[in-house]
Amino acid sequence: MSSVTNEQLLPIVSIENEQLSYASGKKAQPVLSDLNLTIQAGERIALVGKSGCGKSTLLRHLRSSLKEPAWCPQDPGLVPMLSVLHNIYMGKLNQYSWITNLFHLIRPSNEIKLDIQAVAQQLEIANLLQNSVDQLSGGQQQRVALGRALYQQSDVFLGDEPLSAVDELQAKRLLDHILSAHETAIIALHDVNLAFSFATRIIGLKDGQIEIDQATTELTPDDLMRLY
Ligand SMILES: Nc1ncnc2c1ncn2[C@@H]1O[C@H](COP(=O)(O)OP(=O)(O)OP(=O)(O)O)[C@@H](O)[C@H]1O
Repeated sequence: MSSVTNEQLLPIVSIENEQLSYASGKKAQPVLSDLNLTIQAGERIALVGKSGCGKSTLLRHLRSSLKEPAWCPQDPGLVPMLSVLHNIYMGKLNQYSWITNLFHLIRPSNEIKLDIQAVAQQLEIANLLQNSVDQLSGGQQQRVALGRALYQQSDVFLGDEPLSAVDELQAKRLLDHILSAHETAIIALHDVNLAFSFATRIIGLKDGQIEIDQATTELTPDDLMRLY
């Protein structure tokens, strides 16, 4: 067995008998209970289930458990007055001191501009780099948020409906870029067909529990209907 294969079997996160909650006033409200989950490096995981079942809650927990994963949240959380280039740069804010970031934002080097341009080209927004994001459509803003995550250059990608605002063909192209840039990807999706197109493992949530956790090859789209 090659060393690469051995690395791919390394667990990157393990959750044992945990309860995940959100804070409501002073009281924690449980969303997922008795959660047991191990994720290995190299896995492609689709997280599915009906609206409100806890996908974002689980992704947020994974984000806090992993070391600086690439993060593409459901709400893009862009800085509206700043340009696309500046918003994509935000993906690397954690990697530099505040003073270096300030300098980069005021006067980005050619290297930074070329790196961001390469990311933007993959996402089909290279022509928009100088536009402020409040002038963009929802699908364009979603691609900027995706660019910010890709620019992080992490091994692990966590996406919460990162392709919901783009058309089907573009979603497939963007998914290819996400997968080629990250060793491990965990993506919450409402589109079951898209989930089957990339995932090696499907995790389905229902009634505060993991209802399905199986290799994609053992499942059909019909099997997922019991989640909805
Ligand atoms: N801050 C909050 N205050 C109140 N309820 C919350 C809060 N955060 C989450 N919830 C509740 O927790 C449950 C899980 O929410 P979560 O956002 O994880 O679901 P989801 O599967 O990602 O939904 P969607 O597919 O609609 O994005 C829902 O019932 C939601 O109403």
